[in-house]
Amino acid sequence: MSRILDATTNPSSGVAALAQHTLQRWHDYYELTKPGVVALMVFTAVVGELLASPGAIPWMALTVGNIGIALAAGSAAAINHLVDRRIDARMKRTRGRPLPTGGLRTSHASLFAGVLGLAGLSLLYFLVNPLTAWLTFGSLIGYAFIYTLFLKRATPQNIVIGGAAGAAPPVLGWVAVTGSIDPHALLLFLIIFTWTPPHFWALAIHRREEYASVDIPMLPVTHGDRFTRWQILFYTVMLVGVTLLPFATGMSGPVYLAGALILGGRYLWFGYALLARPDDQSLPMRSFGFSIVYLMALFAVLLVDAYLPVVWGLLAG
Ligand code: HEM
Ligand SMILES: CC(C)=CCC/C(C)=C/CC/C(C)=C/COP(=O)(O)OP(=O)(O)O
Repeated sequence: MSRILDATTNPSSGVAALAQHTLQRWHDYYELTKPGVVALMVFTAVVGELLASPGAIPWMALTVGNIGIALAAGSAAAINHLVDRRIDARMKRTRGRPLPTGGLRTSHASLFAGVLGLAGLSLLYFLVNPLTAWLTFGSLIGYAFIYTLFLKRATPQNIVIGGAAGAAPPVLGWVAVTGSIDPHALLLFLIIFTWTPPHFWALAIHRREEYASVDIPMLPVTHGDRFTRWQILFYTVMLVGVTLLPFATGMSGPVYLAGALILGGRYLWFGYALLARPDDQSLPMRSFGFSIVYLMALFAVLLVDAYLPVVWGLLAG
């Protein structure tokens, strides 16, 4: 009320308030797309694209392909916000999101998700190739509907199965370049698929009470803290094994192997420490934070390993 009075007596403050309101709405729409998560996904897609085409730069996949993948993933994230808005409103971590706060209306968020999804899939279908569009559509449905609407509420294996959608981007990137599914791309899928449980369960341990309070059967809620820590270690050991496959199959070289072993060693330490130090309250979220650094660095090392010979070649003239 005071803002309205202020605006009528002082027009310049009215303009400032309007500008601030508009900026806040833009920010709310941006938040709806889970930009941090989508950024890392697009990075894994970029790595898939560059590994699919050593030597030549796949411009179409790198530009239009990634815009399409990002728009579709952002749409899936917005649908996740819509479906989850009631439980999000009841959890401390998520109650400040644009739908629970009333910053955005559900009708506007639905329209936004629809436009984003349609734009992303159309770009992929018409300008990249139909297979990339169909696989991206499958990932969107997998995360936004199969995971969010059904699995998340049904089983503690929710994120293990649902992780397949989030693991898809390097395959999408690869297919955007070649038009077909390469076994090497499936190795990249397998890495993210195996990484997802230790990534998420570390956070779920920290947020166990919140998930319990809204009846979401995350593993620490249904099987307890200690069992979840064992599962994290189990998946981390599998992850380190899986990350050796690019070297074992000749897809990547010794630079990658060294990087994968160093990063894997550190991640294994977190897995061990989570079991050895159950009373350390900060450890689960530190492990969660490291999981993100780990995946980013692992994919960066894949790229460095593949492109070092090209760079050496250029330098050597
Ligand atoms: C079913 C699979 C997954 C689940 C359940 C999951 C869960 C989560 C949760 C709950 C957060 C915290 C979000 C927040 O509080 O804002 C998060 C953050 C994050 N996740 Fe995942 N995640 C999954 C897959 C992935 C994948 C596949 C990637 C990337 C390839 C990824 C990358 C990230 C990043 C970068 C963040 C930090 C985002 C930020 O701080 O803005 N996640 N994840
Ligand atoms: C087309 C394509 C590549 C789709 C990928 C979809 C996508 C954005 C997956 C993200 C995975 C993720 C952040 C799950 C957390 O959801 P949650 O509901 O368990 O977590 P929350 O409580 O933080 O919302």
